[in-house]
Amino acid sequence: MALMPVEEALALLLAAARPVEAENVPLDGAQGRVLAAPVLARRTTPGADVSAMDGYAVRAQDAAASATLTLIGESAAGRPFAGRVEPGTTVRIFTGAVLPQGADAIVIQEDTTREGEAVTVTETAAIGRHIRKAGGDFATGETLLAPGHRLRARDLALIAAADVAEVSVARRPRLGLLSTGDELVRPGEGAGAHQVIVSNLYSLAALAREAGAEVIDLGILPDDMAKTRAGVRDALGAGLDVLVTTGGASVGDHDLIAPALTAEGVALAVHKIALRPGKPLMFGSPAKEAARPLVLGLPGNPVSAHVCALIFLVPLLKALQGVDVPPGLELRPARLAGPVKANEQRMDFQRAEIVGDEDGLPLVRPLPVQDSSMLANLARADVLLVRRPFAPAAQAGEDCEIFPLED
Ligand SMILES: Nc1nc2c(c(=O)[nH]1)N[C@H]1C(S)=C(S)[C@@H](COP(=O)(O)OP(=O)(O)OC[C@H]3O[C@@H](n4cnc5c(N)ncnc54)[C@H](O)[C@@H]3O)O[C@H]1N2
Ligand code: MOO
Repeated sequence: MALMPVEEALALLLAAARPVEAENVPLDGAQGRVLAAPVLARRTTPGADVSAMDGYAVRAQDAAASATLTLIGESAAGRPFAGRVEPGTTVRIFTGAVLPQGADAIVIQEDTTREGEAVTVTETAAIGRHIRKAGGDFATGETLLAPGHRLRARDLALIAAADVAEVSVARRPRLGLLSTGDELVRPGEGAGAHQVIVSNLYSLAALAREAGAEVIDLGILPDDMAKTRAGVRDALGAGLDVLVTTGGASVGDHDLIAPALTAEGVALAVHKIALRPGKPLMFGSPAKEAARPLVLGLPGNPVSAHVCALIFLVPLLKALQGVDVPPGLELRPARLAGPVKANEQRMDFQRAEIVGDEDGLPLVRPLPVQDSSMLANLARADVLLVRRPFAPAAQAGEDCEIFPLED
């Protein structure tokens, strides 16, 4: 059976991602949020010409090596000198302090000697030296950051320096996580050998939060059609932007998610794709309202769920917040450290180690076991080695492509 290519599924998903509305947040709650409006500087910085060093403010023409100047005052950060540097005089100055009128250079204190009020210059001054010009960083009204930008630690300093206390950002997408399967129990609850711990909940919630979502744990549904339908119905009515289900996505007798979603009015635009791991992936939206929540059905196998979340959920959450997400997969170049077999129709994302580098490219070796239920080697992997559909066998030293496990 021909399966939908990964990039086609991704394009359908991103096309459905209309951005959420904006809200204002104070700067100390803005980390990781995505700007919904540009940030404009509300002040010019520095606000005046200031010294970049501790030393003496001078008129360069008076301050050749061995000239002696008379000290007439001090300019410290926050406490400017009120007077003027007249010929033959100097003002003690500190880093960040306003340059006094009349001065046009700074001589650093290491290049002077001082006896009382007499300051002798030992290195000739140069006009403009060690002076930060007013507006050298940015000026009032300047656009500092554009909409769609995700705020990093350094952006917060810039915004604060621009005297902006509050920013307009995309509301956090509300994401509900619905786990399914009779076998699932939570960690610490004394799972028997026949049971499985609901590990996906933790990796998916973490990935979603890292991508800016507010995550709601909607619990674990049993493998029962009526209960699955009821759980899905409640989730669809819970005011979510995105509903993520895990498990029950395949074709077994207990795989109820696709029929339950369809019965509850979700139109599945994607169901089964050419991806390993992650073939049973589903994507859809409620047929009636045609809007929210977007529904992403992930396979139950933990590695499949994680890989699908990296490929689909993270870009979807970014797009919902107005980030300009690239239309396709962002693969990076690498080199093979050993031979790999020919691939079949599914794009293959193999857990791999980086074992060195060659010509500036990481040297990558797939881990020997690729079973999509195995989490220990997902934690051990450095990257995912990507094999395109029908890629021929390749040898050590050949170019390859990788997909990051972290941003
Ligand atoms: N005859 C076929 N069988 C299977 C196919 C197929 O095409 N034909 N596809 C296989 C592929 S590929 C995958 S992936 C799995 C996915 O199946 P489901 O999405 O239906 O997942 P489940 O059967 O519910 O669970 C699979 C596995 O994962 C465990 N699980 C489920 N939920 C969680 C969770 N939240 N955290 C941790 N582990 C979870 C579950 O206990 C099972 O062990 O189907 C193949 N079969
Ligand atoms: O595609 Mo499944 O996701 O092989 O494990």
